[in-house]
Amino acid sequence: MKLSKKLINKSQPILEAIETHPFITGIGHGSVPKEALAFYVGQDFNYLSAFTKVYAAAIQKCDDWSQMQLFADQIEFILNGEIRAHEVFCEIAQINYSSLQHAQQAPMTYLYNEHMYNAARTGDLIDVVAAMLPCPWTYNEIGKHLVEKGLATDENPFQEWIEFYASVDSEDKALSDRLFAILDTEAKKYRPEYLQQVENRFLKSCELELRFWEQAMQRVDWQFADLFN
Ligand SMILES: Cc1ncc(CO)c(N)n1
Repeated sequence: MKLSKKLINKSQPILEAIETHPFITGIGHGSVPKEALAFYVGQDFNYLSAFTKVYAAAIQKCDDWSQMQLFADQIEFILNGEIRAHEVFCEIAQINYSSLQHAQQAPMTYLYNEHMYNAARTGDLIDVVAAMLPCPWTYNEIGKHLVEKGLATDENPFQEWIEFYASVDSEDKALSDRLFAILDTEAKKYRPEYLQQVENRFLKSCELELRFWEQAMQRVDWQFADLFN
């Protein structure tokens, strides 16, 4: 079985937990607490900054220009496109975006960022891609799932957000499909024991995606966060 298929199969229970998480069902039904949206945007700004740097690390591990182009396009997309998804949340919550761009990194954000940096520091291209892929993949799945359920209606204030992630990938070939294809190509170079570690990196990132939604919903922070600033 291809590595990509194995990863998709194994992660199904996590994906289901994400799709049924109150933050996501709230997006589907057009209501998420304002405080949860604000907490999410502050943390996600921090996360996407780390994510961009990890793409830069991935470029250092590429050996052909088409792979480099893919990662370079993604950096461009995060810096200039994905910001719109944050703006939608800010508009709904009626909060000022710039006020959230210096949020202190909460525990799960720290864990997720460090998990990605670890893959970049200690692994090969395959490790980095495995740790990063759940980010675009789960959001695209969330978007498609909410569209399929008929929840991206004109009445839903999150319509633009849902459609953004449902269609973000589909211009030619889905980004996540291209990243899964890189995993399958790279996987040929490795022994099964090594691929086990790659699998773990991917599955942990899937769980961290789930925990990231939960962190925002509950606004989980360091207990002594006020001492750290
Ligand atoms: C935590 C997280 N995962 C995935 C995405 C989608 O890019 C995002 N913006 N934030």
